[in-house]
Amino acid sequence: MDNEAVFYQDLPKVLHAHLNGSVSFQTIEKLISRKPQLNIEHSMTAIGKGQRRTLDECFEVFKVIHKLVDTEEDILMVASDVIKEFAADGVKYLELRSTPREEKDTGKDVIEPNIHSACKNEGVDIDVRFLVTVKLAEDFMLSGDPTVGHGKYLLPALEKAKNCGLKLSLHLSEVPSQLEESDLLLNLPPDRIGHGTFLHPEVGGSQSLVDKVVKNSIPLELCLTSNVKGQTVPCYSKHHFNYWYQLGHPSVICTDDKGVFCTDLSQEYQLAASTFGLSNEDIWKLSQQAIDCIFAPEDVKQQLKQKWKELHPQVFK
Ligand SMILES: CNc1ncnc2c1ncn2[C@@H]1O[C@H](COP(=O)(O)O)[C@@H](O)[C@H]1O
Ligand SMILES: [Zn+2]
Repeated sequence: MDNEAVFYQDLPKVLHAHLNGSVSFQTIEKLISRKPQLNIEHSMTAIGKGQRRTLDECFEVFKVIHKLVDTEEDILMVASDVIKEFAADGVKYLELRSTPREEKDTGKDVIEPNIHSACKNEGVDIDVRFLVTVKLAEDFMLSGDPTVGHGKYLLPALEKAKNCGLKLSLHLSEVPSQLEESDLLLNLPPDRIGHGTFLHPEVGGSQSLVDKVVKNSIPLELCLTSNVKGQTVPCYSKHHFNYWYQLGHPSVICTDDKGVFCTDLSQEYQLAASTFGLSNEDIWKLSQQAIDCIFAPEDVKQQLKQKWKELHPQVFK
């Protein structure tokens, strides 16, 4: 590895990611050999370098992965591999999200206790939390013709969740023309926003959406490669990272689906730096500020900040 790559690898990082979208080539290999009768090939589970898909096509890829990951044993292997891979990539705190599937015991109850013991036994230096993805929200966000009626239907459930003290991260404005829906949901307000690709006026959003995000200081989860490969953003230099970075708004660089999009968090930071001319110190600051955006309680944030302090001399050696 050259010095530049070592810097990004050593850089401590935090993020959110989707469990089944994060499955690596190696893990897919193991899953394929467990289920040869499915006739699934690698080309069906990942989007390689230079390749592009529509967002709908990306969702077809997830369906293929879901066929491969359909027992408790599969899920535990996948979760354990994914966590080790993130840890090896320098991720110190991970919010791994997954969608419980009705027919399968794939929920938080199954995964979380197992993973905590696995992390302890293997001595990996990473703190992992599970977020439950609410599928209803995704159907709503991604359906081609969302109406305000949908939003009204969804809002009470989200309000209730928030009132119970749950933290909410919403995929918002990931696709264009969702102004009304985004506006409605921003009133909650969510604790974090996934993507927010089409919030600002330059891309068909609006200043009032931006103002709401800024006023409530809602951090954005930004996923460069995911958006470029999923074609919601035309190229890296047009990614909305820059818009929000120039505003000084809190943003967290994330992978979204490191397996499907063939990336890792080091690479995403490196892409942000090379595309927008950020220095290593700028990148360090970004990774540090991300700590304030995580869903863990204050004491965990303080511990992570302490870790960053200790690691700084090593990373800038
Ligand atoms: C590309 N941008 C995206 N936008 C919206 N939802 C996404 C996503 N990437 C992944 N997911 C959601 O995560 C699931 C896979 O992991 P889990 O089975 O939950 O662990 C996908 O099926 C989709 O629902
Ligand atoms: Zn996501």
